[in-house]
Amino acid sequence: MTSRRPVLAGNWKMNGNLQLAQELVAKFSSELDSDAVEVVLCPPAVFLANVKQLLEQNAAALAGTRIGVGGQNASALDGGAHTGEIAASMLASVGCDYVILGHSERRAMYGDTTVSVAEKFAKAIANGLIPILCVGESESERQQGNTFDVIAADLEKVVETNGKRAFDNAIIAYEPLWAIGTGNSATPEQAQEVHAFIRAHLAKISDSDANAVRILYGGSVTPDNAVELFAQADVDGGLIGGASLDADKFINLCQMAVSAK
Ligand SMILES: O=C(CO)COP(=O)(O)O
Repeated sequence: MTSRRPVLAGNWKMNGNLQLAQELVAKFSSELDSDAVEVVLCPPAVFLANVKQLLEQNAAALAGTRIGVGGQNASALDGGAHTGEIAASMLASVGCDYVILGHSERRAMYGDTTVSVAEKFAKAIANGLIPILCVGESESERQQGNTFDVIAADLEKVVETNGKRAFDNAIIAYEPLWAIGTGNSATPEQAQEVHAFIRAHLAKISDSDANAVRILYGGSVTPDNAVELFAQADVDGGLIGGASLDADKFINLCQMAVSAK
């Protein structure tokens, strides 16, 4: 059985400020003394360089932890006349190690598609970033029994576009759309069923070590439900929205991710 280091990624979405970053770094410095969890802070792009600098300024106090920064999106293009867009190379240049791709909010409101997300994935890995690929079904897709098909299509397009080793250094986040921001998390059993499918499907369609790929759960994760979710065999941590904006809750979730395994 491959051991997988859990990941706790905080997706601030269009929220937060530098004060939150300072609060998080102070908490991690004093309360997280383990490198058994990989922590990823994903603030709005305007704060990325500042958050990275804050982590570097507190490197001594953060020694023995694993904390990086990630973007919330990246362009499928390298640069040029694309107002408002941010290239993967730019994220890497300010010290990002990760980038969230294909979040359902970007698919719903900003035109991300299965094809464009696979192309963004290519730019991310070409620039040395670890993609956090978001997949998940809507309530109607689940009710119609299409959950696995919807997720399989995204995984297959990434492999078709990026090759059979695409997931060698990537993270997947299962985020059922009906659980995001609703307070209605998937049950541990629902999460485990889909995570196990993702892992099995990766083994079928790619040459990456499916047992080594971290698969995070996201969608209304809080300290009240995290222990059971993180204890699931194929749940390797979480992609956290609302709770990542509260330093106490977020560090609590990091500690739960460590103790769950
Ligand atoms: O979208 C999410 C993380 O990317 C989940 O958001 P919530 O944790 O607020 O449900």
